[in-house]
Amino acid sequence: HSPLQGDHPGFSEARRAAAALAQVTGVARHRIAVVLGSGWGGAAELIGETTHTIPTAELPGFAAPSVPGHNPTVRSVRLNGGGGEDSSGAGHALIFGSRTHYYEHRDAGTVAHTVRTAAAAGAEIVVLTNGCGSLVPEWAPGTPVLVADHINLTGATPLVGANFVDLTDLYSPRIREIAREVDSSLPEGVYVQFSGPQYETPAEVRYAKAIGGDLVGMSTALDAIAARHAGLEVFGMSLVTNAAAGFSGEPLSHAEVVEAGQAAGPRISALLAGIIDR
Ligand SMILES: Nc1nc2[nH]c(I)nc2c(=O)[nH]1
Repeated sequence: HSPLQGDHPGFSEARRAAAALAQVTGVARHRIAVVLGSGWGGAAELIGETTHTIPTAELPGFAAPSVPGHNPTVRSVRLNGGGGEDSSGAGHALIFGSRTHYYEHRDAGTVAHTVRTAAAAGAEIVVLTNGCGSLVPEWAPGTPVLVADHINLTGATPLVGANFVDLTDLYSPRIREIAREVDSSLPEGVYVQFSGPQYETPAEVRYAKAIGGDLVGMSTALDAIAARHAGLEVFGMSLVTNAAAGFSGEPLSHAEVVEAGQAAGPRISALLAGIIDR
C-alpha cells in the first residue's frame, strides 16, 4: 500500500501532516481513519485505546480553530483486538474529532486535507460520519442511516485538473454489508450536501427530495470525493438529528441538533465500534 502518491495540489501538505503524526505517535501506519461529525463524539472510546491526542492546529495544513474554545484534535487509537502491537500501526486508527466544513473557508481543498492526511498516514479505509436533516418522516432524530450515495450541491470539488475520478460505488458496498450484519435494521439513503452555513429553505428541501435525496447536510460529499481520489475505501454513516426544514413545522434549532445527537450517542458509538472491529 503506497500512501498518497502523486503531486495533486494539497498532497505534499498532507504528506507533511502525516509525517508529523508518525513522528509524534511513533506509529508508522494508521490503517483506518474516522471522521466524527455532529453527535458522533462518544465513539472514539469504544473503538480502542487512545495512545495520543494531538490538536490538529499543531499539524501542517490544518487551519487554526475557527470557533473560539473549539480545539479539534486527532487521536491515535490502538484498535480493540487489532493486531498492531508492533509499531507498524496495522491495528491503529486515526480519529479526527471534527472536520473542516466547506462553509468555514469556502475552499474544498482545505476540506480535503483531513482525508488526504489519513491516506498519507497509510489509511486504507475512511469512515465519514455526520449529523443531518431527514427527508424521510420515519427516520426520526437519533436514527443512524448508512450513506448509499451522495448528491453534491455545493458546486465545488476538491479535485483540480483532468482528474476524471469514477464515483461508482463510492460508499463501499462491502462495508455497508458489514454494517448490516452488525445491525440489520440500518436504513440507507442518499445524502445531499448543501454548501451551508444556512439551513435549507423548505423549497430547497422539497427540491432535494424531488431529485432523490433522503438526507441533507453540509459535509461528507466533498470529503468522499477527495477520499476516493486518494485511493481510500469510503464508508459513510449519518445520524439524523432533525427533520429537514419544513418537514416538521417548527424552525430548526442548533440546540435540538446537539441534544438529539447526545441522546443517540451510546447506540451509534457501539454501532461504529462494532463495524470497525469487523
Ligand atoms: N444542511 C443541513 N445540515 C444539517 N446538519 C444538521 I446536524 N442538520 C442539518 C440540516 O437540516 N440541513
